[in-house]
Amino acid sequence: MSATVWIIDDDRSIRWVLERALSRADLETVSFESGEGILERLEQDQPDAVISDIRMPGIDGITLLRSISERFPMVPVIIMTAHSDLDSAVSSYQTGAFEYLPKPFDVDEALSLIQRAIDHGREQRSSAREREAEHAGENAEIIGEAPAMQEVFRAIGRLSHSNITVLINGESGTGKELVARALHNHSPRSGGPFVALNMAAIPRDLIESELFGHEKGAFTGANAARQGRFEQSNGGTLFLDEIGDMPADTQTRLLRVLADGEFYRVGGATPVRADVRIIAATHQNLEERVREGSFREDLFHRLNVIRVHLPTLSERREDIPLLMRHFLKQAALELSVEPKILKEDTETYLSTLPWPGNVRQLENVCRWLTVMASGREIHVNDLPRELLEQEEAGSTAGSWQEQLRDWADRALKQGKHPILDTALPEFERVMIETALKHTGGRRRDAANLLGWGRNTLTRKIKELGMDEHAEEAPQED
Ligand SMILES: Nc1ncnc2c1ncn2[C@@H]1O[C@H](COP(=O)(O)OP(=O)(O)OP(=O)(O)O)[C@@H](O)[C@H]1O
Repeated sequence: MSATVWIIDDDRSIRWVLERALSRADLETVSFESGEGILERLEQDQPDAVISDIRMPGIDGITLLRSISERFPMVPVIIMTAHSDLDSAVSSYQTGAFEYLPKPFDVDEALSLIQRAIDHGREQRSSAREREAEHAGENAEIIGEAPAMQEVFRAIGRLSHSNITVLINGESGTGKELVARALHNHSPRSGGPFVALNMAAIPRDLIESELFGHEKGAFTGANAARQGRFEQSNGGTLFLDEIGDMPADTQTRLLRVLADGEFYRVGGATPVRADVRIIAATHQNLEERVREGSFREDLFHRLNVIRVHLPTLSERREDIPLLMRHFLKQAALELSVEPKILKEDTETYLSTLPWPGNVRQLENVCRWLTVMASGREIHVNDLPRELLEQEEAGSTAGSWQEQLRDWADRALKQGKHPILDTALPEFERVMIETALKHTGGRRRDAANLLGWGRNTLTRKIKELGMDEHAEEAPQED
């Protein structure tokens, strides 16, 4: 590809010499008698290099150079002058000139200098493009250097030529939807739609019509026919999140659809065909659900063709600093502010926390810090209280067993018995409240943290009379 050089000199003979030499070297030239209007032209079009005189009527070469290197740093500028004094050489370098060329010059020397400037500019532009591409990738891609994440990336790579069903396993907030999107984007169906549906987020009696659509008048409120998510994802991917929460009758229907490739809208009589790739995800242990009888075994096998497991954030602590930098940068962009920087001990402290809400929790903390931290640098003291308390809890004087012993001692001395009747419910209440705090009120996840089934937790909450506060907690997502 031919390069273009702009020549700026008030001396016609110099312009002529350079034009001839450059065109013999197959370079395009555009000549100017002065620096006037050059910046405006650069807005529209940029040459591969500029070679400019210093002393000219109107705007001088150094002033021009300064503006070019500020506003168009990718355009290399060579400065030439007949007055080859040290001052102008120094100031041209300081102002950002690529090279300094004293007049009179040897034409070949000038040519090779221009050639080098062109190559240098091209290199700079291409590495800037690479950096941009990397950055763009970062936004859409999944961050992770931990071995368990490398495993996930390898799976995405290996699956990129197939439309096979995938089951993603991982706790809430570990990035299941992000991975599902990546699987879709790197698949032969990337041109088709990606449709996500969370089983836990829709009321049970609406799941079927949400999935398969309905005909007009199929039920009260169905005022018009409506496409379901299956039809919407025709030619693309349907992401079924929290598949473990799918009601039994919907499981049966889904199984039939996967076998036949066709289905009926709710209240419909004509079969609808849809070519859909399924990616399912769950935080539950589906094998266990199958053993319990709450998940169909045949559907499980149909979905469990390829399994991708996402680690919890605490299983890949080495990624925490990377993720935090990424989220701080992202939050700063969203809020149009300068990105905050974590002090080293803040970063170390944050890397040791348990992060029960995984990457989502980390992302929210970074947003919070971007808004709330007063300075540019984030100190440990700037962290939200609940994150600081996690460490303090470990360092309070006396273990909880010792404190409990004291409490039991005091209660018995005061004649308060049977003491277990008071202590056991209190113990459970504290455990439940804390687990719920860790999951932002999500009971299913809290049950996991406690080591209970969800039903047990619901029963305990009722028994302990904690239900009246539950209304304020965020709904399951
Ligand atoms: N590895 C990662 N790199 C960058 N961002 C991530 C990564 N993992 C998760 N995130 C971000 O964290 C948030 C939560 O991720 P996502 O919604 O995919 O989790 P999930 O496992 O599907 O959660 P849930 O099961 O609760 O729906 C999203 O904003 C996502 O972009």
